[in-house]
Amino acid sequence: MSNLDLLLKNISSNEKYPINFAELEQAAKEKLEVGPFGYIRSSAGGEETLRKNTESFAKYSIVPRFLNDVSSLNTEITLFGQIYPHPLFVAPVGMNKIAHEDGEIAVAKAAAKYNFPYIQSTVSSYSIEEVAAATEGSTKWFQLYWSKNKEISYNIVKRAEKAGYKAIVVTVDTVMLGWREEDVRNQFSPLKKGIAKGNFITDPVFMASLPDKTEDSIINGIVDYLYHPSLNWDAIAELKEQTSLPILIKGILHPEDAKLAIEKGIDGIIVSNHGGRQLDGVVASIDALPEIVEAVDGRIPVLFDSGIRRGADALKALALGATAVCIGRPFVWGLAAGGQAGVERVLESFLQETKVSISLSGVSHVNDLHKLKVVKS
Ligand SMILES: Cc1cc2nc3c(=O)[nH]c(=O)nc-3n(C[C@H](O)[C@H](O)[C@H](O)COP(=O)(O)O)c2cc1C
Ligand SMILES: O=C(O)C(=O)c1ccccc1
Repeated sequence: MSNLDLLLKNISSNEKYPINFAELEQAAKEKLEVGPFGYIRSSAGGEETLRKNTESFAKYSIVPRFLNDVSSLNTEITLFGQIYPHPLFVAPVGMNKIAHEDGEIAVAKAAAKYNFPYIQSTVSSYSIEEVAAATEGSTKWFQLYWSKNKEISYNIVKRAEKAGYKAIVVTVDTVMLGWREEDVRNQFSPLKKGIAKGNFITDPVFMASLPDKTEDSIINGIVDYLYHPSLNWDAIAELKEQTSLPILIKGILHPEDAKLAIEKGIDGIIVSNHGGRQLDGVVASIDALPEIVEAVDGRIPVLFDSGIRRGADALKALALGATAVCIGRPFVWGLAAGGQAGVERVLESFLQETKVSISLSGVSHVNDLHKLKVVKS
């Protein structure tokens, strides 16, 4: 559907539905209980970083060019030798059943429909194999929480590879859970409720590691799996031995860590502060991006998340040098508000707004976006 079709479709529709992020969040709030809603909305500590993530976008302004003939737009990017139709991804978000019973299946199907590569979380409610079976042929990556229980991690990676996932994203900012006051206030832990177990109860290595097969043992096993404060660069070298898939590190905020990642042979990075959910008070993701792009200097792809709320934000991140951006909370609100159809609506709007924004900036190929002038105030 063209941009014009989308605008006219929306305008002629009698249906009322949430349009922007605030409206989506409100619609989700009306559907969800306070625990799940608070879990998804909130972040760590005093939520300083959560606020900064979105507010900081306003500091960057695009300076467009005109009279460039933008009648055709090419949004294709090439990553690890494969063509992706546009630079928008679905970020890894765990435990989607707290938002909607259809969970990751609904999200992955919506992602497939709009050609958003889907990054599935280790702590998903549905397993790798269930998601793969529901979305045959679509591009999927797997987000790994690496563990001190290495044999389990190795096996999960093997399963993702076998199921056709195209890259492994290792999240490094969550070796323990952030300090999340909203969840204490609501006495809510999806982990304790067993909502993260999709990939664990289906894993023979994990199940064999438990003292027995009770629900309590499974949940304790998952908590134990995730707690990994000793994680260090050696693990990355080991992981490289275990898979032939490209490996990305998610959670990079320091340019020196970006350089180290390249030295260690990592294939890509995701600049992210986990949506402010891990260490509060860290730099806004968009403020970390320019220096990292400079340090990386085109050697590996630099993906971006944390604070993307609309297509115009995606344009800014791409103009500041991101290769692609990942959508997080907006799709979760779409899922809560309307299941698969709700996610589809969010992704469709994101894609169309991003395309309109690129064209109106005077650029015809997404690869030229980094040449756009951006001023900071
Ligand atoms: C409810 C929720 C669960 C998340 N679970 C994971 C996860 O399992 N693995 C991961 O790497 N990141 C996880 N994230 C972080 C996202 O991948 C992404 O970094 C973050 O949502 C970006 O911030 P934004 O949504 O505010 O834009 C989660 C985020 C949310 C909101
Ligand atoms: O909530 C999160 O942000 C998250 O990433 C996570 C990771 C492990 C267990 C539970 C949640």
